[in-house]
Amino acid sequence: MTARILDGIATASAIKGELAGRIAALRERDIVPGLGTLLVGEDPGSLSYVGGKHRDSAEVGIESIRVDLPATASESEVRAAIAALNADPAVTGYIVQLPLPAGIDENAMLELIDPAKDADGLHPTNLGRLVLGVEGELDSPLPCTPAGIVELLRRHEVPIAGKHVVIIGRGLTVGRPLGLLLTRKGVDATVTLTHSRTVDLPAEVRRADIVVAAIGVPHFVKPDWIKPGAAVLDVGVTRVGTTASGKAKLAGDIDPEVAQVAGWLSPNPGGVGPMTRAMLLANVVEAAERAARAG
Ligand SMILES: Nc1nc(=O)c2c([nH]1)NC[C@@H]1CN(c3ccc(C(=O)N[C@@H](CCC(=O)O)C(=O)O)cc3)C=[N+]21
Repeated sequence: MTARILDGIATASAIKGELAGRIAALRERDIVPGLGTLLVGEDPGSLSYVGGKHRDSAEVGIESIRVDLPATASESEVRAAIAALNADPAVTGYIVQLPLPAGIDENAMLELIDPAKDADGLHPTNLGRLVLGVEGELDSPLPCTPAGIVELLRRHEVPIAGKHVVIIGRGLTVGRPLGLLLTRKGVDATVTLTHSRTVDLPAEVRRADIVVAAIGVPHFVKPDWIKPGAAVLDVGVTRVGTTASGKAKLAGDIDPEVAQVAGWLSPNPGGVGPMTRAMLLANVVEAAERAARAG
């Protein structure tokens, strides 16, 4: 038996279809959602992610506002670009693509984003609302990858409530906020958040009904760590070379042999990545809807 596929492409496509309807309804009222991106430098991975975000936007009827700065941009130039995105009425939501070049204080830049336009859900106000919203009642943008993971599991009817989730990696964009989201009321998982100082990681992972790996170490999670039937989500991605035709060769955090043991597996590519992008669009639409309600 091999694992069933947690199909991020098909699920993201269903979500995009739902969003297109909400966007059309906003446009009827002359409200045009617009996604801004701020990219500093020319990292090939970042360029490809940002390009993908604007392609998705065009597909569902969201306008694109793209700001690219050279890798040599100073922190004050980045500050000015963020201030301009905050002030631009065409931008209903935007992201500052991470990582920023060395020497630019990422946390300080995230704090400059208008929380009402924070499409990544990474502004401290919105991360704080995620903590405050233990009852699941708050209306604020959620970090895109954690939200995408929960949505991917829900839409494949993988049970979460009461289940034990082991997260590998405590990073800002995935592991840490995912633990907060999964333990909210209404989601109700029991979470173990592991990291590089965890003692006996394989033993922790063996107890998991759901495993999420977000570390960026190729094929790190081995099949003998997986409880038979567990759901396994492969988030990390690492460039491991180039193909003969010059395309990037990518590897996820999960050893492919895990498919022989797991009950569910998210492919990488084609799993969590497309869901992250769909949740970004959802955050932009929700920000536009919220702004419309506020008048
Ligand atoms: N402020 C900020 N927000 C982010 O959300 C953010 C970021 N910075 N920095 C980098 C990471 C990475 N990330 C990805 C999103 C989608 C795919 C994705 O859709 N991948 C496709 C493959 C795409 C391809 O082939 O190039 C897939 O998994 O199928 C991948 C990676 C968002 N990130």
